[in-house]
Amino acid sequence: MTDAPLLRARDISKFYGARIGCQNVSFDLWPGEVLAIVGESGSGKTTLLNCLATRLMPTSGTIEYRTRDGQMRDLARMGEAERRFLMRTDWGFVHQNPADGLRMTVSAGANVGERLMAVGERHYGNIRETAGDWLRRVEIGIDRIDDQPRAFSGGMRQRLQIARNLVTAPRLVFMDEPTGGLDVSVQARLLDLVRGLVHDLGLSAIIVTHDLAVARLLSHRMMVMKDGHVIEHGLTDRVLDDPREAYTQLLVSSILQV
Ligand SMILES: Nc1ncnc2c1ncn2[C@@H]1O[C@H](COP(=O)(O)OP(=O)(O)OP(=O)(O)O)[C@@H](O)[C@H]1O
Repeated sequence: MTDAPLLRARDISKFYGARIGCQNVSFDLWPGEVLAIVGESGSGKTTLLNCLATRLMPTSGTIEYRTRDGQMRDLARMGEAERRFLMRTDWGFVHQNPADGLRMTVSAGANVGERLMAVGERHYGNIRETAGDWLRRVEIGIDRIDDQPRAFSGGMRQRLQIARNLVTAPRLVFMDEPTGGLDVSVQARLLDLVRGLVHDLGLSAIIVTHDLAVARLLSHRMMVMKDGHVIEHGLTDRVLDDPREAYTQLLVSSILQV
């Protein structure tokens, strides 16, 4: 099974009118692999992520995904209903701002339980128990299960968003600056948690970050973007310890300097 990629992107381009969002991006993502997309603001990271997750329609290029039955499927040719089902079950999407990925006015338990109901779980007791287990896994006290996320801190909201995404045992999770809006000590704890979950669940993930320390900690491989293009791509440690492109060298030296 693992000799076939989970996701295959070929020549993905997205233009906003005449402006380049991203151009000619190709890569394979393997099962259990974490890929970081890094680059400065405006380099095209979010555009690429949204194209991959079918939240944006690329101008050209193909994205294929290996569904659970083992077939490589062209996402553009998949019916809307099937794609939505995939997004609700086999994929997760963690937004930088948890409010974009949570329902702020329903309880924490319901935020997690809802995703289970989307995959057909109907038994209230089971849903509540599984939701409670997931709250524990993301270090939210069970006594908060009936509270709404608007009463949570930023870090708790982000952990709840992660639980909501992972409860259906997805195979692929997209993350857009998952630690972006949090302060440093909260970020460190969240990164630890994400790293543990990704490892324990054998998840594949594509993580957009402008923070090379996040890429170092979470990813196996990374792609460096500049002006919509991938200018360097390789194993994370290799790219960070021995960057080949002048631009990556600059990025690494400016950020990793103490
Ligand atoms: N909806 C849009 N309409 C027009 N241009 C856009 C749109 N979204 C992004 N762009 C442009 O596409 C390019 C890539 O933007 P994108 O948001 O993908 O970069 P990014 O690397 O994710 O930046 P950031 O880290 O600031 O989010 C930029 O030039 C941006 O101005």
